[in-house]
Amino acid sequence: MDTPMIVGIPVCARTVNEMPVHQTPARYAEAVLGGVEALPMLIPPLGERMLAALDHVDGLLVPGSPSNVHPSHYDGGESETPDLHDLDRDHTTLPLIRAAIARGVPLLAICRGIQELNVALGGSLIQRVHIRDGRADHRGGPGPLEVRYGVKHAVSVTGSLARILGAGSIMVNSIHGQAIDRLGAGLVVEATAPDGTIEGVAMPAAKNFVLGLQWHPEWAYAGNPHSVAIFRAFGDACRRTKAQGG
Ligand SMILES: N[C@@H](CCC(=O)NCCCC(=O)O)C(=O)O
Repeated sequence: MDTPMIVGIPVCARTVNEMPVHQTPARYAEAVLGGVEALPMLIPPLGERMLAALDHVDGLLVPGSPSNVHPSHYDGGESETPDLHDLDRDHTTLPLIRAAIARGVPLLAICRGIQELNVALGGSLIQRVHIRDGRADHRGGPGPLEVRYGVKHAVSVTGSLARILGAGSIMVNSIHGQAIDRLGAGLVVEATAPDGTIEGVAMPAAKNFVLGLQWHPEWAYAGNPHSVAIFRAFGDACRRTKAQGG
């Protein structure tokens, strides 16, 4: 019997009722199982020792999080969101992303994930998009989950992402306060919001699939043909990688 394809998902370190926990929203693993058609493997935020997980996965999905990459990782000065950091996750995901790209492990990076991808490659972040002149407020706002994760604005799309989506513009949700500022080495912009905020990046010279998205395709993915196409394209890259022996 064939062994199943496995996609690693690095998760967050939180403290809940004084107890340290490792967690991520359930819908990332659900999208890996249903949309990528791979077994999800959660990777705890325990630092560089987690690089060994790459020996056991056919792809890596870096999920979103309310926490922000610490600006010390990109010469960003003082943190403008000092209560919202997760250094354990930073110290795990940044080396994991660099190693995945170097080894040709397919990579899909969502929301905090695209920001980590950019920082891992030497890029920087805008710490509060909503206070920058000319930029919109990209935070989800109040209300029930369906409203917060509901469609908010268009993105114009080019390159490999336009080919995956079969469209030059799509509507997306938006739940982030930070965004890419200086682009990391080797990344190209493939999706942009009307206010100029970078919403999607790819890495054309990478050995394998590298895609970062500032929005959340995993939210109710099965009912959105564009999200289905994104997970299928990532899954196809993982399948090819597995067939070639990693
Ligand atoms: N904290 C960063 C990244 C935003 C992000 O990943 N949001 C997702 C929230 C949790 C989830 O639903 O996965 C920022 O504010 O830019």
